[in-house]
Amino acid sequence: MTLFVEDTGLRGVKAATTKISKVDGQNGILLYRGYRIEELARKSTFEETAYLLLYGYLPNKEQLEEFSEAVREYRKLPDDLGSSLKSLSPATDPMCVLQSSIPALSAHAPASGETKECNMKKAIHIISSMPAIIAGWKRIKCGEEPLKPKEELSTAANFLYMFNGEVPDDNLARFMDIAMILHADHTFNASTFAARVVASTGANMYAALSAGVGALSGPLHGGANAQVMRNLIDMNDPDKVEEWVTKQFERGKRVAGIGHAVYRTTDPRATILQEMAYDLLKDHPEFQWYEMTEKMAEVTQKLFYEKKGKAIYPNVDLYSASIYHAMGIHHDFFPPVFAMARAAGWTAHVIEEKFPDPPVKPVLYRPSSIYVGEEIREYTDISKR
Ligand SMILES: CC(=O)SCCNC(=O)CCNC(=O)[C@H](O)C(C)(C)COP(=O)(O)OP(=O)(O)OC[C@H]1O[C@@H](n2cnc3c(N)ncnc32)[C@H](O)[C@@H]1OP(=O)(O)O
Ligand SMILES: O=C([O-])CC(=O)C(=O)O
Repeated sequence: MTLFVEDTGLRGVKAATTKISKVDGQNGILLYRGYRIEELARKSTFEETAYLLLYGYLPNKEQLEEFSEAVREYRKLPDDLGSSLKSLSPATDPMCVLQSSIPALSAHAPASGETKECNMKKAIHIISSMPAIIAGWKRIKCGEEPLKPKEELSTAANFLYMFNGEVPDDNLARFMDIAMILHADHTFNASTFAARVVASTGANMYAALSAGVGALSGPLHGGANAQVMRNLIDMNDPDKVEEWVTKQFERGKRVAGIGHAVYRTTDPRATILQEMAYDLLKDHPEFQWYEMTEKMAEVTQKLFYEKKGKAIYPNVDLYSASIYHAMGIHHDFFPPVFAMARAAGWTAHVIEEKFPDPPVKPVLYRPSSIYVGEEIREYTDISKR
């Protein structure tokens, strides 16, 4: 059978240029605006990283303070959105809630135009509001009132506070902050591409971000972190991991948290998250989740090599699962937590799509298809079918 570009999920097709991030899949290198992810994880904060992605350079002290102040402005769940969330069934999937809430946020947009400046304001509005929607929905679905944000807390610490109802200690807050830096951008992944396609039609930032959330929700993309936790809970015993993974392979199923469309070596974010997961869980009563994660990766790599004669590696979604679980976050909320960090990258990409530098004529994404369906057929009246 001939393999068309369409059959390979556009792997290797260069869709557009970007200055925002770079993935070197052969060598396991990830750069945001030229800065190594390892260095940003060690030295930066989510707010600073979001600024870097949006503006292209690291802010000075005043610029960072001004940006952080702007991000603090929209941390409260708007009353009308809170009321509409209260009308939903508590069973509604948090990613569906998030996806549908973003267009509703546009009613509170801080700017109405389509200039770059207006889009920057909308970007900050969305980055700031998403944690409030996620935490608000978590509390509403549990029959509780959404909490008001705390001024003095960082985005990461404030999210954990609004989600769990307790101010996290500095250690936990920093873990969440680093996780958010690591998830903030990753070039033309499926969700960012979806957001850019929507932006390329001239649609607004809220429409593009909603598409990004929808694309991220799938288990092959950002939904994999929740699937990792579901799998660990399903095994529930380090001694059952080998048998469980073997069965997955026998059934031809993929093991969530492993494999990547671009990396042909370790995902650098997985290396950082692996260390974080160990540090967070080593003295935790639920250390078993870390142990099982390690075993699951080891057995998957072994079986994959036996079957295909090549290596496969953990991705960003593998170790984040036990980290978020240890933070008191239910796995249904793992993909939204990923999304609230990725909002920084999505908004930066939407702005880049709308305002390329140097300016070029706007281009609508519109690939061709290879039609393999029926050619012209005679229409048969319904009474004769
Ligand atoms: C934030 C993120 O989006 S990171 C990715 C999150 N997703 C997951 O963790 C889900 C599990 N992983 C996967 O499904 C895949 O690795 C993907 C979708 C991420 C990338 O898939 P691909 O681009 O197809 O990877 P690749 O070309 O390397 O796959 C080659 C082969 O490996 C197999 N494979 C890939 N990942 C896995 C896995 N996790 N478990 C078992 N087999 C796998 C594929 O089935 C394919 O087999 P085939 O040749 O017999 O059809
Ligand atoms: O780049 C990809 O295909 C998926 C990924 O790792 C991400 O979006 O973080």
